[in-house]
Amino acid sequence: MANRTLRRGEASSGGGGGGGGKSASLSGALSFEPSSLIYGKKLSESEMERALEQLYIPRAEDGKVDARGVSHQLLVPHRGRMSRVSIRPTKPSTFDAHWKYFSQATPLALNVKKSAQDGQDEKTVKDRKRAEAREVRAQGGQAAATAKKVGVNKEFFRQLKAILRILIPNTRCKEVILLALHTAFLILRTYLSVLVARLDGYIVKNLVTANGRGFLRGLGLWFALAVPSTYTNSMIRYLQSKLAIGFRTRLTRYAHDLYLSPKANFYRIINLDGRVESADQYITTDIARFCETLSALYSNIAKPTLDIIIFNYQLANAIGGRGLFGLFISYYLTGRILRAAAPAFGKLAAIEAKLEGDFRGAHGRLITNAEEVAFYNGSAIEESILNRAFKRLVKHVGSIYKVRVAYSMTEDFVLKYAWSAAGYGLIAMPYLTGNKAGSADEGGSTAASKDAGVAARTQGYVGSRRLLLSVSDAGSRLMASYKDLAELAGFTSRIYVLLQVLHSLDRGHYQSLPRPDDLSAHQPFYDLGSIKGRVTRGSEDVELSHVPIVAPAPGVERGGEELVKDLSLRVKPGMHVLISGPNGVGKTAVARVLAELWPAFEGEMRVPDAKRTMFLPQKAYLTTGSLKEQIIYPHAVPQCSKTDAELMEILGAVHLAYVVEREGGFGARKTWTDVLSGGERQRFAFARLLYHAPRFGILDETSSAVSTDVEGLMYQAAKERGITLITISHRPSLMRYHTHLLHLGGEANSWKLEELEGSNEALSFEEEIKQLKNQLRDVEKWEKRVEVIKKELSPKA
Ligand SMILES: Nc1ncnc2c1ncn2[C@@H]1O[C@H](COP(=O)(O)OP(=O)(O)OP(=O)(O)O)[C@@H](O)[C@H]1O
Repeated sequence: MANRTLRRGEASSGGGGGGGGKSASLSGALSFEPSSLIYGKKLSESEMERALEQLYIPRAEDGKVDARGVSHQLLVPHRGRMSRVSIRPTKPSTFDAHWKYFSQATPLALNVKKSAQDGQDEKTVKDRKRAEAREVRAQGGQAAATAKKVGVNKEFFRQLKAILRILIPNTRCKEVILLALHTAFLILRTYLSVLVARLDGYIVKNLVTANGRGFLRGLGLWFALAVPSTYTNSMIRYLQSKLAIGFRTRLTRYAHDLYLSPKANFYRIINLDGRVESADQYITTDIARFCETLSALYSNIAKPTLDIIIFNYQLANAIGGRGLFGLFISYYLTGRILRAAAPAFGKLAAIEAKLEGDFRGAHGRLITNAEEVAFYNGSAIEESILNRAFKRLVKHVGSIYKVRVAYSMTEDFVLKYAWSAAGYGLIAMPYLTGNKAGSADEGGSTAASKDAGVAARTQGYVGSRRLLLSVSDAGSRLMASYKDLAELAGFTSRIYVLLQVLHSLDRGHYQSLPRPDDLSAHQPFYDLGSIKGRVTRGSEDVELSHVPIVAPAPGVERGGEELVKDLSLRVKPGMHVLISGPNGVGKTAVARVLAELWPAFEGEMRVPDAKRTMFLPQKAYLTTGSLKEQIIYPHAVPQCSKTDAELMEILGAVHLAYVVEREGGFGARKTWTDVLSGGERQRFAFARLLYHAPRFGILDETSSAVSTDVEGLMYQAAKERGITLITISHRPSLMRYHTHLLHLGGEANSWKLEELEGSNEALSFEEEIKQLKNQLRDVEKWEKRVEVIKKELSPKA
């Protein structure tokens, strides 16, 4: 990832806020450079505001990459300057190559396979599959359901290996260099520790022999060692953090590339799959914690392992081969005891992450619906919902602390006290048994030689003692890292499930369930695992042929619910269709199928290329960014194909021209949901339709908050621009802008398509005038009748 600050000269003209200059068209966009306001210098607040107008610089045409694999350069504000960050999207071939690592059965499915291998009959396997799907639904996501199997086991290492392919894609990547540097500093620190241990012995020896010069020399060396030691420690921490952020960047980019792929996997994971709940928690928090734990674990395992090898080698000289053997026996026993005492840290970590996600999700829901909740005075109930989610989290965390008490006690006892006692014994042995130079029996007869003997023994003991303390410390860190490893298993399982689900959804593979045994043969069964409908892109018309409109139900045993039976419809350009019917009948569902958000379970669907159709959903969506970006969405400023004057004309057509002045120009950036009224938001959505002018516009109650007169003008403007309209609405007044009516909601999910007579606006107006005149003719008759009723009701005199 290249990240550099823009310098003078790299900038040329571009779309500033509210100016009249023409922004680059898509083909011209390749040479588009940011506004001349953006320099390497610090930007003032107003300059920054204008610079923020541009999100990125395209480097290749939509969806393509340049020779360096860069699709665009993001402009990122950083410390008052603008930085350019080259974005290299993950190649489709990389996803294809990784698919085999993520397509393998998850623990859930493994169980089903295993039972089949165990010789259980097909029915038992089906029943188990259904029971597991129920479990997933009840627990709110696969991560929770599979938490039981989470731990340091074969499955964990398989999952970790798959993720490591993303984190370290090749041997020349930045992370490998960081790892090498990190390892070099770890070795250096161990070497410095050995020097410190020796120096410790040397200082004490000089102290015991009252050698002042030697003592001062020792102290001087001590300070000389302090400088590289502290530098080494800081570098280890720095490189560990760099590694964590490097891993996080790779994993987040990879997840984003899958999550936000053109197949709208973010929609699929939320609506068409029950395995991952709160994907945002996975991507924002879990990935970060996974990367931090993983990079810390490398230091926590590599450093103590290295320490143990080197210190033991040093100690071998002091305590002999037998002593060393004794040490290894004590390591082995410690490992066994701690493993037996360790609770299921992985499972606990996975559940904690899920509960954190639930709590965050509850807050997210409140933010999204703040106005509605405030109107209903719903604070009290919302607070209960939030508190309940928080309480569940706190209770779980509290229980983790409790189980940790017993484990920490065992850990402390074994690693601090038992190890030290064993260490004293092992170090003392050569001295007590007289196998060591300077041991008690070898003392000479003179006072001087006795002193020298004591000094040598003290030096040897202090040096060994320090080495032993270092070994003990390294051992305890190594043992403690088992706990981190178990926690890493928890995060690994969550990240793996996320990537696995995203990979499978990207390939159109959904959760599958067997047909229920009690479903009669003529009843349809719509399982997401067996989608038989065919979809062709690139057609001139919108065409459905025997396609049932089905609300998918991921993980539900009886499959999706059929809303409309066997829909066949061909909409040619110029054929404007109004879709109507009662609430909940499946009108929006038709749009979802046409947009390929919901699958066509059967039949055949032919639709134009994505760029030639535009869907305006029921809820008018406003993006973050400038006023201009509200009109051109989902284009970004560099792709804007219209001048500001042309955009003004579009706003005029939807009666929004006044907004530009009111809000401070096209470059104004605000929280648009707060400043625009419901009707204005809908009109912005219509402006988007006019800006993009697609061949087909599919509008779902897009003008329900707009007055009928303006609504009429907007529809006329759309038709004048050659847009064929497929409108979902309850408003009969809209009939006059359509040539056909598709009525949903007949018996047995049937539908009816009829041609609307006199459907052109002029004829329709005449018809309305005729009807009104007929009604006016009866006014006199009704007035007479009112008089009669009044008389009858008046009290008799
Ligand atoms: N995300 C979803 N997942 C599964 N089923 C859904 C989903 N959204 C809606 N449904 C189901 O599909 C049915 C039809 O919904 P749809 O939104 O198409 O209704 P509609 O006819 O547009 O209604 P309205 O006039 O109220 O907007 C709903 O009754 C509901 O049972």
